[in-house]
Amino acid sequence: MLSLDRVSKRYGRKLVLDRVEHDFGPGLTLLVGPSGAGKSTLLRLLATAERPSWGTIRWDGIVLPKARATMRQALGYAPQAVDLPEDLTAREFAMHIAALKGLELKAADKQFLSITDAIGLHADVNNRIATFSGGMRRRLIFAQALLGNPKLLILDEPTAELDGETARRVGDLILERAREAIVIMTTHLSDAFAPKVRAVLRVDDRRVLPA
Ligand SMILES: Nc1ncnc2c1ncn2[C@@H]1O[C@H](COP(=O)(O)OP(=O)(O)OP(=O)(O)O)[C@@H](O)[C@H]1O
Repeated sequence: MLSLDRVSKRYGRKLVLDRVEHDFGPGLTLLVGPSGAGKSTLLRLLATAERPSWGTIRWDGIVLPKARATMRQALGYAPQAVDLPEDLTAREFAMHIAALKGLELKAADKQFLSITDAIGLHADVNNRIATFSGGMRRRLIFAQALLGNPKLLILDEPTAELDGETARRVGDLILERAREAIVIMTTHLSDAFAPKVRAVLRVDDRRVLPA
């Protein structure tokens, strides 16, 4: 369980999130809301990439930052924008992430090939990331997040820049993981996921409430 207790985030003088309360449990939770409302900010807080200005985040009842190491062990995170190592191949990058996560590399490589096969990236895994299009980069960021079957999966617009069929395949993998994991994501395709979700939260005017 991932719990937020009166979590607020401020950048300079701008309050982006104000006293957010929610318990995230297994299943798929969607974050919706207008552009600039704070969805990516909330995901960064949940992924321990940033700290709240006020309030408490708990992972299995233990507060951050004390729980950070355990939580990161359980985490797969696909941020919206990330600087990828252009000179590495996709597969080398994935193995680098797997090593950071402490995964057994042979099994992780096998899993990476299976994921990339499912999302149409298989033919490109041995190519340098520098040669990748926007949609290919997005699928690579998504694939690395799934390595090791994380108990907590945080996805920021995983279906952006993807064609309908590829987005559907990505969606299938997300729903499969959501059978046992806590999956929290933003997507412009929220209608397509809506029938299968645990909760839809609306981020608007600094607050986060059930949609
Ligand atoms: N590092 C930062 N420093 C200053 N302001 C920031 C920072 N990150 C985000 N913001 C501001 O916080 C607000 C929320 O941004 P955020 O990216 O979380 O919104 P969003 O709901 O994800 O938007 P979108 O749907 O367009 O991706 C925006 O006003 C943004 O300018």
